[in-house]
Amino acid sequence: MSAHTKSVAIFDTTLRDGMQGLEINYSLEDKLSIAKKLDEIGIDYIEGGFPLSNDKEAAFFNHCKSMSFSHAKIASFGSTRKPGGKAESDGHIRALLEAQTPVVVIVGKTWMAHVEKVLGTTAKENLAMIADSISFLKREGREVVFDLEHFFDGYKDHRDYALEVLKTASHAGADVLVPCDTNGGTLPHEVSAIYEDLKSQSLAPLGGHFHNDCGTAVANSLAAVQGGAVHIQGTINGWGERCGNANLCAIMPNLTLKMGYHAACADHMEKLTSLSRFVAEKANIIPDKRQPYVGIASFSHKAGQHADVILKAAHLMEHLDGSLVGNHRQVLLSELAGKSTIVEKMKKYGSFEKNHPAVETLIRTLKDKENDGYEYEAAEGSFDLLMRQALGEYKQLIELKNYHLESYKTANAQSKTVGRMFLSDQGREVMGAAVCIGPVETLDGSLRDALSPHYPFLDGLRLTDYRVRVLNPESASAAKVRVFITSTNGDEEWTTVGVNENIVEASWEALVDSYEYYYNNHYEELPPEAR
Ligand SMILES: CC(=O)SCCNC(=O)CCNC(=O)[C@H](O)C(C)(C)COP(=O)(O)OP(=O)(O)OC[C@H]1O[C@@H](n2cnc3c(N)ncnc32)[C@H](O)[C@@H]1OP(=O)(O)O
Ligand SMILES: CC(=O)C(=O)O
Repeated sequence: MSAHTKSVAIFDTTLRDGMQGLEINYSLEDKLSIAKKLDEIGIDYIEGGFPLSNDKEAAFFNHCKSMSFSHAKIASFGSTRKPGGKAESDGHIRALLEAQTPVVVIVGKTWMAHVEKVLGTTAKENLAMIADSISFLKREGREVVFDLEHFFDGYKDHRDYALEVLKTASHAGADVLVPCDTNGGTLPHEVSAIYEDLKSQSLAPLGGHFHNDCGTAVANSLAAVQGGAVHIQGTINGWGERCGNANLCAIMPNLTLKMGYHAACADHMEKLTSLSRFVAEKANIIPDKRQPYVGIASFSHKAGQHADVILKAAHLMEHLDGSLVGNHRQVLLSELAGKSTIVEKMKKYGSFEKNHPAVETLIRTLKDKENDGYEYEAAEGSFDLLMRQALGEYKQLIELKNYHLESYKTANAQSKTVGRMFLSDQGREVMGAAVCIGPVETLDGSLRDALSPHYPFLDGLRLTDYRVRVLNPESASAAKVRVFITSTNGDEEWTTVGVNENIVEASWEALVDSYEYYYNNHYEELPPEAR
């Protein structure tokens, strides 16, 4: 890592450009709660929205007036004045003033083709629009961020005009000039070359705003910073217009933990993973497991040889300690595991060498069962029982003698399933019965009916998820299925697995594992009569 004394301001546009993303819509309350979280992690600027656009956007700024932010400055966003008009009476500029934010962002055209075809005005009038808008807002006491829309395309098409736009904005008093890669088509080597060229110009400080249409928004942002940018814009999780914006969840740790730049967020990087998931929850989007730094896969190791390195020297297998960004390491169980993975999982029961007989048994069992269709990566509850069996520490709760299910339906009525079950419990025969809608619910009901009088803890357990996957669909109705059941006691959650050609039997297996997992792991806490 090279040490810099250089600072970079992190400018978050999750609540403005982020809202321009497909299927992203934050309510006013969401926006306010996200803004608070962005402040807590040390984001320097929070672009809250486009106040002219709609009432919700304007309301955000009204609410912000009575909120306190410990570090971040709130920024409102709008365009330069319209061609031929005056800044002081322009709707965009008035809306920015009414937002009463200390910082305002105005976007202006840099690409001549846009000036002519989109604004329908002249190169000269566009420069006047930019100069008037910035100087008016500066006279009104605002910190002004000037976003140069389509800067990179404009530069490639007509360098002199793009430079003229930069100089005009700089002379008008903009505090920072932000070249924007609006259509996301620029590559890192182009960013580097263009920022190198800009170094010889006498300008206000430069920033950078990149979109991810070539998958290079983060790389472009880092290239811009290396090329002299002192302000970088992006969104949490990289969500934004089209393919998204530069992802701050990668930019912030790259700059502060790897490249040695100063930023206020550097002191709070351990909050990054939870911020990413908080925003995902507000966006109602399932977090991307494979997202760098913050995804649950980022520090998850599956290959046996990799798990072996983790056991011996974890830092040789990971580019960074995941806890620095609030993430954590996992070693995944699978057919690709080796004995190191088993040793890692068995740490719960003590320290074992790879040549311990239980380790040998478990690696064989794991591979055989995975070959048979079981999957333990997401069902560690069932694997826990296999470990206990291999160590001779397993306590059986459920010994089936038989179950009987019968589904019936009469015209126009809901179908029902009647179930009856006989179990052997410490030499006694116990019977349970239930009538529910589906067979799995009926199995569960019958099992609880039989055992709850003797094991009241069963009443405190709930099934929270039931998932079925057909393993060989080509076998049609004779296909094998894998069932996952997730259960909870209110505090912890665990998942178990069953596999069979019969979905009821696969469910039974996962159900039995679910109750036995709890029984084995809480045995010592149970009253003597429930053991
Ligand atoms: C690159 C970016 O991400 S910029 C941010 C873009 N974000 C958004 O557009 C989201 C919010 N936008 C909105 O709510 C609406 O588009 C509004 C309220 C801003 C404008 O709505 P309307 O007045 O109906 O205009 P419409 O959206 O159809 O067209 C955009 C107008 O802005 C003008 N415009 C575009 N860029 C600029 C600029 N830099 N300076 C001045 N005017 C501009 C266009 O020329 C067009 O004007 P015209 O109607 O006179 O031709
Ligand atoms: C300003 C902006 O969002 C862009 O040019 O992409």
